[in-house]
Amino acid sequence: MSESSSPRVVHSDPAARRALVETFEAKAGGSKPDAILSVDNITRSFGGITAVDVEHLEVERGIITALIGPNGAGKSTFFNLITGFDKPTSAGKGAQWSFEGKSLGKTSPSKVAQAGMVRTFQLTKALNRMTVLDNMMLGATGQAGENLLKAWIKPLWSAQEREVEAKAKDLLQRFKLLEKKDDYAGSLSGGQRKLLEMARALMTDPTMIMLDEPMAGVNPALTQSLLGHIQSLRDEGMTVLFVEHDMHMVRHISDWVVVMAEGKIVAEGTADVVMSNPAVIDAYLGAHHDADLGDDALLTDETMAQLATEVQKEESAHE
Ligand SMILES: Nc1ncnc2c1ncn2[C@@H]1O[C@H](COP(=O)(O)OP(=O)(O)OP(=O)(O)O)[C@@H](O)[C@H]1O
Repeated sequence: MSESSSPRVVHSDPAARRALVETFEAKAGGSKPDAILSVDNITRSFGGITAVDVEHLEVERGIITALIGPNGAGKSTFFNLITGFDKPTSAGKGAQWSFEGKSLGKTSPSKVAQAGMVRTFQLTKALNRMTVLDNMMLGATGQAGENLLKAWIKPLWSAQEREVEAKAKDLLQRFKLLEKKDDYAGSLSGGQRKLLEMARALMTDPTMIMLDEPMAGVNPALTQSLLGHIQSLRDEGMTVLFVEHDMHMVRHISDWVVVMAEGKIVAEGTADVVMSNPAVIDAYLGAHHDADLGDDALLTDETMAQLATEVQKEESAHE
């Protein structure tokens, strides 16, 4: 469970949120009025390739920040580094990052989760062979799932099992997965798996959730539901940082956008401003010429309403 005791800052009013982000420095590594995460001098090299080279980054509390960038920009490696799943090459040479003011530089992934920062994981083969409910129970340990044995023998398992199970069921209910609790995770649709990844991460009561491509493999009917869940986490006071390739979603849902290219943070700003920045367009077009920066009106209110109707229809068909 999260050890964090900081009060949540709720930014659920869109106009107030827009006014807030307008006070941010719209530049790479710009300072934020209430940064929950602050990162300095993190580099990670693989052989001769520098995958991550972040001088400074601040993530504001209580809003949705998107981390975007072309393939190979270093986004996943950066996620791994700050959540303790990988170690920076610059460890001991000036690398430092803190969450809620506490240094996380030498912290293991489960300690990072206990501090209140969790990341979602795509379901691995092992997790696919477990039921939906068991996946949730394992999520309570803050483990990625790779280290199953260690997770299973944690004392938490026996001592608090019933409480944990009740919480798992509440979350499954919220994400409309309760009926699937005894199904194998591997049997879920792409969108349901994304919901499970999110629900699983919430088992540790995080203050900040980091979503890795929440829309990958999700059909349009579930898109609206997923977006709604992410927005309601923010509206309840959670900080959301997500990596996503779908620029329509980035435009629709982000309060703030951070752009990475070749390991560095190259721009920050609101979605519209960032996506019309020539340096950002160059970074994308340099990587793929058919890059879709989501610059059309696909996600209009009308389209979203239509998707919501489709979801409702699908849900009533299942009931
Ligand atoms: N374990 C590894 N061993 C060697 N090179 C790696 C490793 N992990 C990442 N890289 C390299 O580091 C760079 C950044 O990769 P990373 O996966 O972090 O980028 P990304 O922005 O998440 O890309 P994508 O959007 O395609 O997922 C790439 O050049 C990649 O090939």
